[in-house]
Amino acid sequence: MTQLTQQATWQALAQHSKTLPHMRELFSNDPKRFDNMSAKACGLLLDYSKNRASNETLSLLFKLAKESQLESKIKAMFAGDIINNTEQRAVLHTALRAPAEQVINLDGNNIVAEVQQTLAKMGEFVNSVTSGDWLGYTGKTITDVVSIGIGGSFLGPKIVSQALRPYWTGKLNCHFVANVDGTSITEKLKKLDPQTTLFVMSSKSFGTQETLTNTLTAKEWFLKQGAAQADVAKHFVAVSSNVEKATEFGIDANNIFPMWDWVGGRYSLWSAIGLPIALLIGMNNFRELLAGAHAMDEHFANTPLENNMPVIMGLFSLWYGNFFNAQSHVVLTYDHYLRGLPAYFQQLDMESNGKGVTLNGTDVDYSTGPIIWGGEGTNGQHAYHQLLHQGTALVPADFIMPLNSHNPVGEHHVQLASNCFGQTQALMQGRTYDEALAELSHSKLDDEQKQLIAKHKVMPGNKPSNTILMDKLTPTTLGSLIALYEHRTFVQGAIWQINSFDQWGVELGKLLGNDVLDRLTADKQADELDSSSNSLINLFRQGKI
Ligand SMILES: O=P(O)(O)OC[C@H]1O[C@H](O)[C@H](O)[C@@H](O)[C@@H]1O
Repeated sequence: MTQLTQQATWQALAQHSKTLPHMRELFSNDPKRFDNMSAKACGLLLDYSKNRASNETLSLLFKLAKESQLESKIKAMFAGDIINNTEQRAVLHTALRAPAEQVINLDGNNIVAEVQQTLAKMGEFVNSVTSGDWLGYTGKTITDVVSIGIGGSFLGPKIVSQALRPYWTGKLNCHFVANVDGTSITEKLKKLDPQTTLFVMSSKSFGTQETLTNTLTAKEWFLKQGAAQADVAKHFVAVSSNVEKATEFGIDANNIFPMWDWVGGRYSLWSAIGLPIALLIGMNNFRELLAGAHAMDEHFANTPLENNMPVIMGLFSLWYGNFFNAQSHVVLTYDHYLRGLPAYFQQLDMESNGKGVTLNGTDVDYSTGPIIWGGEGTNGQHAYHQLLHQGTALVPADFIMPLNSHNPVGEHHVQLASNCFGQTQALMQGRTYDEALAELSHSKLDDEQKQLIAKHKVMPGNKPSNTILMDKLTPTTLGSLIALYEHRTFVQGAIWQINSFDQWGVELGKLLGNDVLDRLTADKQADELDSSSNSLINLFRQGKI
């Protein structure tokens, strides 16, 4: 057993998990349960009362967090300690949204000053493009931006741009290309005019196959349409921590926006990787997004664990994963603009906490990061919610909804809200056999049939959920919401004693992919691997099955 599972508090939690009454009972025993189990910070309200938890549960979970030195681990992250031990890096995405006057020294440099310089450069660029000062090679203003990147250099900018659609200035359109599948870029380019299109190539490492290939294809397309090599500088900019490689690739040095190795890919939307967002919503709104995230940083760093929203959410997720065998967690956004968030949180959490050894290399003997999935309400209610209500797997859920819609048409929003709240209620209370039978009392079925149908209509309930509300979806509330999930991820990783900031599994995919590429292009033998891989490679070379 690892030290964690040997701890008395861990074992007390395991014991305690078997003794909790149904949530129905917890609610009827405490009419103030909502007041006692909800928190407000940074424009967000977290209702965590619909969780399998009594006061004793909470105090054991907070005890576990304290014994895991969570408070000092939080301080270490904010201070820039090398907490990413396998890559020997600090983890300072929080510095990207720190106020200009703050000082965070790393290797003798105040990195906040560097961040502010880059934000200023972004601001100038955004103004120049949206004001029409920045012209394409034939003197036309830019109308379309194509953002090329993958992983953290794609999903953050895409999901945040989608979420903040009501804040677009209307000066530009943006298109996102990530996949190396040629269809993705071909379909995008079909609709674009090279004279009015700007490409933003985002790659922290400037070494990612998909992004390099897509950028080369974009450049070839641009040159084939009549532009000259000298025109590339007016249509291609890059965001990268590898300025040298970006310059070698042919990007004008003035058009390179820096980022840093102390920012993990999945935590990078706050850096110049967020340039496509800033181009769409303007720099003031982008700064509001940063301010929202910073407010959550302050809350996370300075609030006692008992009222700390990321801590509470992180502990509950761990509670279900480690003590109730929950293997997945669903994020349900009741807002069309937020429909991409589940995918974003999936990347954030699964790339961070999908780990099997502790910081010192010991195999874990407990579950770590769950499978994160989800979608947009109410759509999911007509599909996978069935499993949430009556399936055998326990799936804790987060419901996220703004109280006011950007599109208050007719009865839509009140209906949306009724569904959101109705689902959390149904999951919590379920339906007993007697209730189901009573509902059938007026039907024409005979008693035997009624009993059979009633059995199928039973819902055990006691299914946990959090509800997160905000007044309205704004750049600020969105910033706080995303930072809330970033820190929730941190909390779990800290207690599990894993490194949430490396991604060796993803790196393996890159390596193997390159080896197979050599074999597919016939530079290497295709008979040295396992029989399945050899055959697949040979079939691809033949081009038919
Ligand atoms: O920004 P890049 O260096 O091109 O990396 C793009 C992505 O590559 C890998 O998949 C990493 O695991 C991601 O975290 C990263 O965001």
